[in-house]
Amino acid sequence: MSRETMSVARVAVVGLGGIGQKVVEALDQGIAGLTLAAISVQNPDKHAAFLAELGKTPPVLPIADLEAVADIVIECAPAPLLPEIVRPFVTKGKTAIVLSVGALLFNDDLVALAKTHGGQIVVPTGALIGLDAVTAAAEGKIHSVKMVTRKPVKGLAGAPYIVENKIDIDSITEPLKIFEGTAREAAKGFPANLNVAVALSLAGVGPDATTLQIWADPALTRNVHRVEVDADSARFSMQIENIPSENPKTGRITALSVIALLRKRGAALRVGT
Ligand SMILES: NC(=O)C1=CN([C@@H]2O[C@H](COP(=O)(O)OP(=O)(O)OC[C@H]3O[C@@H](n4cnc5c(N)ncnc54)[C@H](O)[C@@H]3O)[C@@H](O)[C@H]2O)C=CC1
Ligand SMILES: O=C([O-])CC(=O)C(=O)O
Repeated sequence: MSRETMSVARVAVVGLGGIGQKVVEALDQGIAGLTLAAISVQNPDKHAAFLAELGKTPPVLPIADLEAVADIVIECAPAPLLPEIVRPFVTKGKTAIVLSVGALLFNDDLVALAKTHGGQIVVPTGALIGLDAVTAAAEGKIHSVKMVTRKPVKGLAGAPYIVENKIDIDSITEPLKIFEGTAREAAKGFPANLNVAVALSLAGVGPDATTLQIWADPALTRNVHRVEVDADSARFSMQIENIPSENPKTGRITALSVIALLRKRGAALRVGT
């Protein structure tokens, strides 16, 4: 089948927050080979004005009804919803694009289900950088992957680790290291703040061997992620300084990463792994 005659894939989006709104707008404006089939939201009234502005308002459906009308689902929702969004799609051999990456670690069955049924779970680079290089290095031997994240206080507020350990970040006046551990531990303690560490770990040496420090820094306005990789093919370090979106926990570039991924799917020239 030529690219021109390729059938159009139907996309469903769950969650209209910082990421979902931008992705829906891009789909509404047009991405080759894709059509926006439906969305799922928690409170339709809250999004009535946004939906009315779209060129073509998609149907708003419960999560459980999306698989019947779509080939691809994009999860841009709170992490606990991940399994109910992804499971129906991968069980039917379809694709789930996942933003709440940390939740994959607590729902091992999903990747197994995708494997059994020919589905696919896709993790975009999201708020991070360089997952192409990390996956390439992982074809050889990676000796270590270390990440240091620095965030403004409001980008970390409310994380379970901070609440459980009664860390008073609101009154800090200088940078404070609030966590040091593995990507798996971070996914548990910071489910809405450290998906990037889990994405990095899945690209490289896994969630138990990827180490992470998290700093709260009252002087920062951006979410800063620095990664150091040492492998038998290369040694590299990379840093991204994300401008927060309307959601202070989420960098603006995250939605753009999803949109770029969607565009690559149907592109005649595809750059990057
Ligand atoms: N992989 C990555 O690089 C990144 C991942 N994330 C993660 O992506 C996810 C989405 O992030 P944001 O858009 O910034 O979050 P957000 O909080 O701005 O938006 C989530 C939306 O989901 C909606 N929602 C809640 N319950 C729902 C339900 N039952 N059905 C449908 N929608 C529901 C909320 O009302 C909200 O509008 C979060 O889990 C976040 O931690 C965020 C940044 C980077
Ligand atoms: O940096 C960001 O924008 C968001 C982030 O760390 C994450 O969700 O993992």
